[in-house]
Amino acid sequence: MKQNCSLHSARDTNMDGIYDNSMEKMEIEDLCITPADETNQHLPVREVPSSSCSKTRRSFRPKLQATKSFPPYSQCIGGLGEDGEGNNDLTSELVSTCSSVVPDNKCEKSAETETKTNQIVKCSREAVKAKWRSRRKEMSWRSCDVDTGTQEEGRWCGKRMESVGKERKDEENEGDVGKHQRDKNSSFDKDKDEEEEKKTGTSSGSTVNMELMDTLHSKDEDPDGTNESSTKRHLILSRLLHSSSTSSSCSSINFSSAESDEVFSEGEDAASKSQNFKKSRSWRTYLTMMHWSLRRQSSWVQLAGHQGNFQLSKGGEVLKLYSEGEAKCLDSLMRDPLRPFVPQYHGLVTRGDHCYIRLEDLLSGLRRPLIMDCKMGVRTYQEEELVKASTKPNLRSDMYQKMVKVDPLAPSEEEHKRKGVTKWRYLQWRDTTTSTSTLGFRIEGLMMEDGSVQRDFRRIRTLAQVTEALLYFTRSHLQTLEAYHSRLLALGDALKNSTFFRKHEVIGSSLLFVHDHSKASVWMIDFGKTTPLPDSMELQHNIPWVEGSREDGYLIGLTSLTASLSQAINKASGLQEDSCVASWRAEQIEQLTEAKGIAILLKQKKS
Ligand SMILES: Nc1ncnc2c1ncn2[C@@H]1O[C@H](COP(=O)(O)OP(=O)(O)OP(=O)(O)O)[C@@H](O)[C@H]1O
Ligand SMILES: O=P(O)(O)O[C@@H]1[C@H](O)[C@H](O)[C@@H](OP(=O)(O)O)[C@H](OP(=O)(O)O)[C@H]1O
Repeated sequence: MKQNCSLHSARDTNMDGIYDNSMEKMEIEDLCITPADETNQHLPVREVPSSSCSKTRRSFRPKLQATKSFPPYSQCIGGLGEDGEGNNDLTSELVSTCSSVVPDNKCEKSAETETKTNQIVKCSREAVKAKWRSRRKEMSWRSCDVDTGTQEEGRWCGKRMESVGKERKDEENEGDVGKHQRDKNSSFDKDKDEEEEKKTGTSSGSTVNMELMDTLHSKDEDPDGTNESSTKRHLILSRLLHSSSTSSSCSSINFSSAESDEVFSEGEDAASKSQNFKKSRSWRTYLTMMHWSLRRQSSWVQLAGHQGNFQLSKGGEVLKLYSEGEAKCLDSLMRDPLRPFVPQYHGLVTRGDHCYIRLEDLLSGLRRPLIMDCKMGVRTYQEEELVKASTKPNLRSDMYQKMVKVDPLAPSEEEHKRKGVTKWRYLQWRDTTTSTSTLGFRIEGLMMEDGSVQRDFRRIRTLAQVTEALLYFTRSHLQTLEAYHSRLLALGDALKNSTFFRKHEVIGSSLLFVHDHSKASVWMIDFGKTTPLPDSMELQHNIPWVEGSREDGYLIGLTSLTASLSQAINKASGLQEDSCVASWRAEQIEQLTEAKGIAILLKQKKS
């Protein structure tokens, strides 16, 4: 044994967290714990009710002004929730309503047509609204009645989304090269994507001028500014999200297609074409290889927490710097009803001079994932910090600096004089200036599908603001929101049955929300400050903390998050309803105008 993993917490050690390609060097010497049951991984969760309108999704794509770039969502999420059947039903129903009201010969008199158009639009809008209302009712009923048995088994929600992913792929294969090559950061496409590229011979790295693509697609998506309300909404959010949005560490790659344009320019003879084709193929292969290797290096992202705490590993695992407390928690959790909500724990490993906890990589298998880290509980400091602060205060100048940077008036006169604050004071200030102490959780950071990361959510204090953030994070996608909601309800049930939860004070732990075009899930992570209670003690987790009670308010946070997701679901379905009506209306007007045109032509022909 190279290092005694249980001797000390190595958390303070600074490490470079850069991905080490030479995995062979890794010394797997201390597999202290048997690997977790693999069969528990990636089980699909029940299908969530579908209620989206594909057209609406295409036309409704909220934009956030403050962030640097957001690729069109249609391919990532817009196709999600495939509700083809339902929507077709709806559309065909409306079209048949329309055709029954509008006889074939009615277009001869334009004034009459206009009146009829208005009538149809009005009556059909009512029909659509009624339909949506009943759907929404059905949905909310269904989300309350979650099949927790299935949920507990399942680790991912939204199996239904996969078929749409397939649909999307078909669309891409039909020749829209641009769509295929949108991945600006190229960080998250994994083997699936690569295989796809190999098959089609198109590197997602080539022909990428993302900014142009973004512009084009954003025009596509909202040609006449019909998304005004959502834009406004997200402008509000962007104001909430302080200006410090930082770009992710993921590399971004821009490849030009110039070489292929040259190769296949007109007027070339077949021989030179074939020669050039060979050249271009080797060039393309080189680019693709480079692209893949870059992508592999940046396929994992650490959204929050201490820098240098993590290392990438192979086989869908991440390595987190060892701490005895966390390892013990994870060990217990593998035998607790909470297991399906925690990354699989595969024991310990020594790498170099350090010991690591081997964890399931929760991003593994996701394409361009969106991630959100919510730190749970009404406080993020342990009671011992408070005791330390009053008995042997250790002033932290780094924390004082962080505090002053945000609010120069926050430190007391004394703290200003000493240019230092205790850790407890700093953490408590963070808790009271964010939603932690009021809502029982705070958003620590989120990453969108283009790799852009936002970490400053200190202005988010109310439930309504959290709801806006959730709508932004999920792009108001109903099925994703519903999947998250169901998962939280299932987590709530598991927590009720968990001995681990009853017997531990859970501080500074996070819920990690991850989704892509086909899957969504929420996971409990970070048990570094989770401590077991004395034998006789149990916590309720849903009452305010008073010194000595050790209550953490974890369930207060879970309740707030669940409520906020419900609000977001209501808003998203309302938006879809309105947007669906609008797009149907536009379509009907277009059809009638076309019919009117044909009638005029016929009339002219006759005369
Ligand atoms: N198993 C995992 N799979 C994928 N990503 C993970 C996993 N565990 C952690 N992460 C990523 O790393 C980030 C930090 O994780 P974690 O909170 O465990 O670290 P930490 O250094 O202990 O944090 P803190 O400083 O808040 O105590 C998370 O926000 C998430 O982005
Ligand atoms: O997010 P911020 O504002 O940067 O503040 C950090 C955050 O609260 C961490 O949770 C905390 O680590 P622990 O959870 O381990 O206490 C860290 O303390 P540290 O500097 O002592 O590590 C703080 O600096």
